[in-house]
Amino acid sequence: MDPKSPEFIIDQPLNSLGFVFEDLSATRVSGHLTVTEKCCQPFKVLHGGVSALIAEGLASLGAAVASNYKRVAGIHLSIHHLRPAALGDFVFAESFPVSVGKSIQVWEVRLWKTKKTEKPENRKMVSTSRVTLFCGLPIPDHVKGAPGQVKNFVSKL
Ligand SMILES: CC(C)(COP(=O)(O)OP(=O)(O)OC[C@H]1O[C@@H](n2cnc3c(N)ncnc32)[C@H](O)[C@@H]1OP(=O)(O)O)[C@@H](O)C(=O)NCCC(=O)NCCSC(=O)c1cc(O)c2ccccc2c1O
Repeated sequence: MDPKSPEFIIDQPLNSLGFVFEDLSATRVSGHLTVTEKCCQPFKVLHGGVSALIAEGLASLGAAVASNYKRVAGIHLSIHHLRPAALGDFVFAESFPVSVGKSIQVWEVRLWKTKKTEKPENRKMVSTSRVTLFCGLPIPDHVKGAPGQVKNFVSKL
């Protein structure tokens, strides 16, 4: 982990679990994670809170871009854990907007799993989430640089 890297700055909790962003735009956000001990609950499957963390992170970044880098804040998240993802599984995450309004956005986030050796087409859905975000909040002085950091991250992907 490099504390100066854009990945670390943009979402420290996701970065610390090894999440890697692939795409980030107003219409699609994606990335992946290998399930390690750090991400697991006691039965060695992906912790449900980690799935929710991924959902919140992807939806928030997508909504920030879709609102032209205004400040957004998640106000509701619902998640269905459909299948467990086991230690060592490769988890792919993708997110897309369901609705982009001036003040409210709704994003869908899906997590899929494959075994390390399996082809991507054999993926199975692990969870599906809906995230509702409020957009266009005022930006406090001490975080004035945050929209620029998001822009910088988008340009580097
Ligand atoms: C809950 C389900 C098992 C229900 O399955 P359902 O009946 O809806 O559907 P299927 O029968 O078709 O199965 C779907 C899918 O589930 C897996 N599965 C089914 N049965 C079993 C089983 N007996 N053992 C293991 N896995 C089973 C299997 O992968 C099936 O997929 P196929 O590909 O074979 O079709 C199921 O919905 C499910 O397992 N959901 C995921 C639940 C989950 O992973 N939740 C998040 C993690 S839980 C958590 O976060 C957590 C945190 C903590 O801190 C804890 C602390 C202490 C204790 C527990 C903690 C904890 O659980």
